[in-house]
Amino acid sequence: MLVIDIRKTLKLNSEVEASLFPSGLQTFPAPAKLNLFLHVVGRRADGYHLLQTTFRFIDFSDRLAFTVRSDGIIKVMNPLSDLPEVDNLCTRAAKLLRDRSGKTLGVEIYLHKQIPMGGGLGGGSSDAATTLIVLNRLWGINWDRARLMMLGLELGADVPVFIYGENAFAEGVGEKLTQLALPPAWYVVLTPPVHILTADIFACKELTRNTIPIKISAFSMGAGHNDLEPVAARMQPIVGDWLQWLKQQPGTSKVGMSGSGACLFAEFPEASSALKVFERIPVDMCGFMAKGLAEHPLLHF
Ligand SMILES: C[C@](O)(CO)[C@H](O)COP(=O)(O)OP(=O)(O)OC[C@H]1O[C@@H](n2ccc(N)nc2=O)[C@H](O)[C@@H]1O
Ligand SMILES: Nc1ncnc2c1ncn2[C@@H]1O[C@H](COP(=O)(O)OP(=O)(O)OP(=O)(O)O)[C@@H](O)[C@H]1O
Repeated sequence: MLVIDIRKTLKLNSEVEASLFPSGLQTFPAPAKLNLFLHVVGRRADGYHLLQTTFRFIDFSDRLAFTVRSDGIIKVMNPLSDLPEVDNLCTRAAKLLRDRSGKTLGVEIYLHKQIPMGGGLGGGSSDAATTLIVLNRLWGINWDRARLMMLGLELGADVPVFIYGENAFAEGVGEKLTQLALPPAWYVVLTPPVHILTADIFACKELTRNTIPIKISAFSMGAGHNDLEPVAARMQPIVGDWLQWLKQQPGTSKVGMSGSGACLFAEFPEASSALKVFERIPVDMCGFMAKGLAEHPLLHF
């Protein structure tokens, strides 16, 4: 994992991480994603927006561990502050899988968050996907990925890609996925200390909803922007300011906002150029550096 452990990063050191889980318990990653571009190309009858986007997994993850219970009880052992346990996407994913599969087993879930919440990095969706992938095995359900993805879609539009497991070009609301082989890349991700609700940004009157659809090949040639970005910058000016800073940095092949924000990224083909920019982040900004993954770490679990 290429995250530099200094003042500005959100990375836990491994000793702290070990103390968060009961000893001997296997832990599982739930990586963050970046939307390398995001076009809003239409709207469904139910109000959901039709998108085109590219999902890239990065080596910056939450971690989870699970202990199966025989009594059917599902419990998050270290609940997130400000989030009722019933609303935690891990709890919701486990309950959905238990109820739909007809299993009567339960589970204790240990969750360590590292991915900023509500930042456009898909942390909650990734936690849900890792819960579904792992419990599918631990509870002996053994559904195939396609079936798990359909279940995941009920929890959120971003859940299916984390179960799919490949970097992907996505259409529909994010559930029509085409595998993409992306070149190695390193990212400086800035994490502005503001929250923008996904629902609020999609509800905004000024949002462009009719971007002309592109072909995958156009994205490979470098096309693509994020239609949600100007709306987010209007709601939270810090987004535009920090984006400007990233755009001024040398050596980057792409700069943008991920998902519904507010996290921002700059992509670099070389780790050394990313590191140079990471080290220049001013003291009043925060962020981390991570490597783009070739695939989800649980793809073959
Ligand atoms: C912006 C992205 O992060 C791009 O990857 C996703 O499309 C958002 O996915 P997500 O966080 O899983 O979002 P959801 O929990 O499914 O949706 C939250 C709310 O955002 C709005 N929403 C979401 C996705 C979408 N394609 N159109 C929408 O209009 C809906 O009002 C929905 O109630
Ligand atoms: N395990 C979880 N981790 C993070 N958020 C969770 C979790 N469970 C439920 N949530 C809720 O889901 C909301 C969105 O979380 P998440 O961190 O996935 O946002 P996001 O990165 O903006 O997502 P996206 O990119 O999919 O829009 C949070 O604000 C929180 O209320």
